[in-house]
Amino acid sequence: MTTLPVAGTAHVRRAAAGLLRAEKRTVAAMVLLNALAAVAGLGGPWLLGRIVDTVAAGDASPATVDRLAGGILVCTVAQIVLARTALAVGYRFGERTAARVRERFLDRTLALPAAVVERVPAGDLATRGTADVGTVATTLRDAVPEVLIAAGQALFVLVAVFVLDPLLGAVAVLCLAGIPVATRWYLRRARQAYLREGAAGSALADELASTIAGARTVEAFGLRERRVAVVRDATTRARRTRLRTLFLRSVLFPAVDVSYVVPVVAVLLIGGALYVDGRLSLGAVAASALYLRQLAVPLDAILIWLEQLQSSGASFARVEGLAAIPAAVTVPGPPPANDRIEVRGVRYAYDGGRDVLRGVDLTVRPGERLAVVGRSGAGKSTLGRLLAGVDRPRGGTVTVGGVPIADLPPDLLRRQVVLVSQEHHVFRDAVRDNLTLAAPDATDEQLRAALAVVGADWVDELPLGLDTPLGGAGVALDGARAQQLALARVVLADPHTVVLDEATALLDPATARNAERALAAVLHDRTVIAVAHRLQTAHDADRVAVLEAGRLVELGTHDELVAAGGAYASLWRTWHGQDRQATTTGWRTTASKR
Ligand SMILES: Nc1ncnc2c1ncn2[C@@H]1O[C@H](COP(=O)(O)OP(=O)(O)OP(=O)(O)O)[C@@H](O)[C@H]1O
Repeated sequence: MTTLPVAGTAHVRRAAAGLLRAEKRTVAAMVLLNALAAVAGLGGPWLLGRIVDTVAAGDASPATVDRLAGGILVCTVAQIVLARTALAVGYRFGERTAARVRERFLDRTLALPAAVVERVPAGDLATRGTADVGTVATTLRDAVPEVLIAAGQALFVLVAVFVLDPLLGAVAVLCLAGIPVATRWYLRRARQAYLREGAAGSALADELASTIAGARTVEAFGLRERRVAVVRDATTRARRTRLRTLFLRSVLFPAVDVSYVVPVVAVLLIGGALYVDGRLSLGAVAASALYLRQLAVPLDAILIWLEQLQSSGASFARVEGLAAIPAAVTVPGPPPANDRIEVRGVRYAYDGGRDVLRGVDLTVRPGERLAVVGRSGAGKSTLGRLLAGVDRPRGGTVTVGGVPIADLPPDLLRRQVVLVSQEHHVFRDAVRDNLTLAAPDATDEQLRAALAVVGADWVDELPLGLDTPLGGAGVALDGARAQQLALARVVLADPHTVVLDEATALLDPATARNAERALAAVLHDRTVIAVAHRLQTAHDADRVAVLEAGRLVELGTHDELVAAGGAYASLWRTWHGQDRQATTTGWRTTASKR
């Protein structure tokens, strides 16, 4: 199974800068309001210092003290109002940017090639789209504005101490050195630790999802203990990674708490000595100490959010990881010239492994019934997916009317070839929406006609007819009905070629007979390529293609191949002995060529 990539630090930085650039004006307003709030915040301690100096000098009148105290009040109110406004602007920035991240993730997910979506762990993609996007959104909404504001305040406070007395400023900065040391230690370890925590969380979600999805199989094969052990291991790994990030935080926070107090003590001691020497006023010492006490508030805010920034940096790297996967590109070009499908020198390998198709050449004649047979693992389904444009060959070409099938845009592709397999997905949506996927402009009459072709009269009996919601809280469909919907979609898409791969394999025999009747109606007047698991299908076909270990070894009619006494004749003899009673194939009765 393929794993989804995680974006590197440089990519994450670029993506974050891009998000800020997209909201240039809001960010500028946030920085300006924030700077004004910080300047207003500096007024309080400075005015308090003035009161101390005035009182110490012995020339303080009550009116002077009142005026200075009033100034403190004005500064405080101004600071609160400006900071709140900056925060409100910041939240707006955060919400808009979070929406942008969500939309981009959704776009990228929808643009992923089907082959990638099928092969990546479902839990990983789901966790990135929910927990990771959620973490990034929370950070953008809360952390980014608050960290920007706190950083601005901290900077202004330090500058203010320097202005009061450069020596005290230097002492304060020196004493704060413990914070970057502790923070660096933390940051060096945090990214990896949070990435591991995220990956372990995804793995746990994946194990739980696959256990729930396979609950019947687990029950039938008595796999309960084994699944419990697998989930327990995944939980243990998730807990270990969580404990590691907790440990990192439990070192960082106490170290930083101590570092806040040291500059205040140092400034009081040194400032006191300078005052005694007559080189500094008492008010300047008091204001410096107050500023440094104030510093704890923004620094604390930064550190509290640092954890959030770290974990969301890791989440953002996982969200942005999708950018590294090339999107399913469709190249605009001329439409196919005709319905002829040509396979030339096709090679295919899963996830960089060995080739499972090794130079296949085949021409599908319009209107024919072609069966693809071979032993298990010969590459039949793989060839079927390439013929339907679901996967792209590693080498060689699969074309329809001269155009590579995998390059066709989805709306054009579904009018050429459609793959019908045993998986029939019903979307949590109305019946109508489930059908118009295949033909967005279809009228209700066309939808009803398509349903009639596949014998799905039950739709008329649903409470809201075509508007009835399906799945989730709506009406649940059994396998047979889900398949009828899928076949009605094929009728609506109206492709000239249908690739069948085990289309009725999961249905019980009685249902399968009905389904094959519906299938026969759908296949009428179309080219059919059937991945044949029962040789009766091959017997009824116009031609049979025999695959062996990824190569096309025989091609001809059933009679020709049986007479040739090769690979197909041997398969036929084996099957003839075992499974001769196998039933209809769905295309015998109604098939007619174009
Ligand atoms: N998603 C996948 N990832 C990796 N290998 C795969 C995948 N699907 C198929 N294969 C391998 O590719 C080879 C061809 O598989 P394919 O399903 O095309 O054969 P098949 O002839 O249809 O077999 P069967 O009749 O058992 O379905 C096999 O060796 C199979 O193990």
